[in-house]
Amino acid sequence: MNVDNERYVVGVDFGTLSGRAVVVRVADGAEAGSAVHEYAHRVIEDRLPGTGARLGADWALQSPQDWREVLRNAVPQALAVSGVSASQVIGIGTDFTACTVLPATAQGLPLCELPELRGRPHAWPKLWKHHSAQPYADRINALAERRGESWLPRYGGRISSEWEFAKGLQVLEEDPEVYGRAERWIEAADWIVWELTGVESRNVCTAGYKGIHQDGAYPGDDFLAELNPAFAGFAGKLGRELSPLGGLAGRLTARAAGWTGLPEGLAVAVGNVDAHVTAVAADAVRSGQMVAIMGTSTCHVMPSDRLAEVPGMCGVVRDGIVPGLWGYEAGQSGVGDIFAWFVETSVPASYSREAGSRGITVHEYLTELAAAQKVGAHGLVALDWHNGNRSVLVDHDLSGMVVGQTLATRPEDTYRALIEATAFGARVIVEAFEAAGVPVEEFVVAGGLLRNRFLMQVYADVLRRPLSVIGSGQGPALGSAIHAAVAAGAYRDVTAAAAAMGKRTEAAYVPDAGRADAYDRLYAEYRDLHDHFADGALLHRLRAIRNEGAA
Ligand SMILES: Nc1ncnc2c1ncn2[C@@H]1O[C@H](COP(=O)(O)OP(=O)(O)O)[C@@H](O)[C@H]1O
Ligand SMILES: O=C(CO)[C@@H](O)[C@@H](O)COP(=O)(O)O
Repeated sequence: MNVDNERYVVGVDFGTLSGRAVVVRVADGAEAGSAVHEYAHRVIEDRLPGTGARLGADWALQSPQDWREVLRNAVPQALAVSGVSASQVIGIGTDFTACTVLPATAQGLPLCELPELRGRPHAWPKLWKHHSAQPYADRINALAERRGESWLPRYGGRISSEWEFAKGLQVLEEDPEVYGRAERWIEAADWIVWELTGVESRNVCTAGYKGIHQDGAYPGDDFLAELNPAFAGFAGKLGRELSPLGGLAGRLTARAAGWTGLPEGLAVAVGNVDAHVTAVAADAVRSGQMVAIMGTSTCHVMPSDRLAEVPGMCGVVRDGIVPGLWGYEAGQSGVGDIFAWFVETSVPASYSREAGSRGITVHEYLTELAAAQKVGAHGLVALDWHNGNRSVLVDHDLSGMVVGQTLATRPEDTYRALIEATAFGARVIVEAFEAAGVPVEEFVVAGGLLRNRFLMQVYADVLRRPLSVIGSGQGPALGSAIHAAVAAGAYRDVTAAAAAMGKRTEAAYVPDAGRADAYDRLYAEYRDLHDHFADGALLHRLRAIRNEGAA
């Protein structure tokens, strides 16, 4: 085919630290070019930009301007690298971390961009891993349980502090003026689409998982008023009309065309979540295909034809991954982040020097040393709760630990134990689904941690099942591009587009029976430790002492 006649779509993935754009051929999903733009403010955790106001413990904010800069930089760069001309592009799609949520005016202006509110922490977007809303989530959960709210089992019995209602209640009670000024409480996933199209839309995915929208409704005003009378009406700040995934949200405005270098009037897909679009990129949209997107954190998403209540799952939402099926989500709040923490805080200079002199990263060096060990030889078992627990305990005030250390314990031992702990955490999730009668037929891995082959093998051994792997290093961005192709009318629906444009290799890693047996023993210890600390009694006390010390 003549390349000039080919049609392309652009997918943009807004991650935790950066945004990536990829230019993708509509016919087969071939990636013609991509570019990354790092956020200037990265994650705002200590002080507000500009004013320097101090943030509290477990705060995590982002800057909307950083997101616009992705549109202005990564999109035109990806286009330039691809050699594709703007006139060949028929659509753009986006995905975001979630629940990353912001207060805005009725025109979509983020409150933190109003000069008089710039210095108010609650006027800024709260990143998914802003965990200081935990007390508010606790209150929502306790009241929902007491009242027997019908939506609670759809979230495995507890909603997360990461979500829209917990973060919204936090704003109301900690800064009522900002709350009052917020005419909209909007996921960044929808806000960016508003920036592109000039039209407000709300996607069914974030509304369902993060916004507690079930069976056509948000939690009622009587429930919200019981939390705080002023919280009644909160749902009025959210969108009532929801748009389906793969739908057309609107057309690219002249302003956004100027930023991106793409044609005005281009089809813009409905917003979506990084994890959920990745299932499409891996062409894993059939019932029982669980996709683990493994990066700083891990999200597990799985379409299924059956509805069940899985304890501790993040949620089950009709049409939440792909129209026509129930979409399940579970997750681990810390995975790569835990390895990064270890590398940054716990490795002697001699290791960094050795890695540096060999031209490899400290992660790679530690992995090489750890991989040479036999299963269990380090004598350790760890709990992967350094960033709390999103499934199955749903408690972000839990914390991590490594048990079994002696004076002989080496950094590679601990690094390996941390990798194994995250694999055990994944096994707890898979077992929870199967025990609830939702079969996991295939385990598909996507995300940055695919680069670590040893880690993948640990997961195959611990899970005692083959791992399929996505055929793209740009899973979310490719998934967004696929949604763009559907929004532009190139495919009948998301499933057809995924079949043509998505990629994965089945059984890329297979378990070794001997290692799997050895891991069963360690997993039993992990379960013991997990269940012992699950009620949070000791870990919550430690957190309270820490918070008092930090105040
Ligand atoms: N060789 C490695 N082995 C294990 N983890 C790694 C390795 N290299 C980087 N990481 C971790 O991978 C994470 C980044 O994953 P990535 O998917 O690129 O990011 P994101 O989740 O933001 O999309 C970081 O948390 C980092 O600690
Ligand atoms: O929670 C979700 C999706 O529901 C993710 O957006 C969140 O964990 C962030 O993922 P990343 O670590 O940026 O891949």
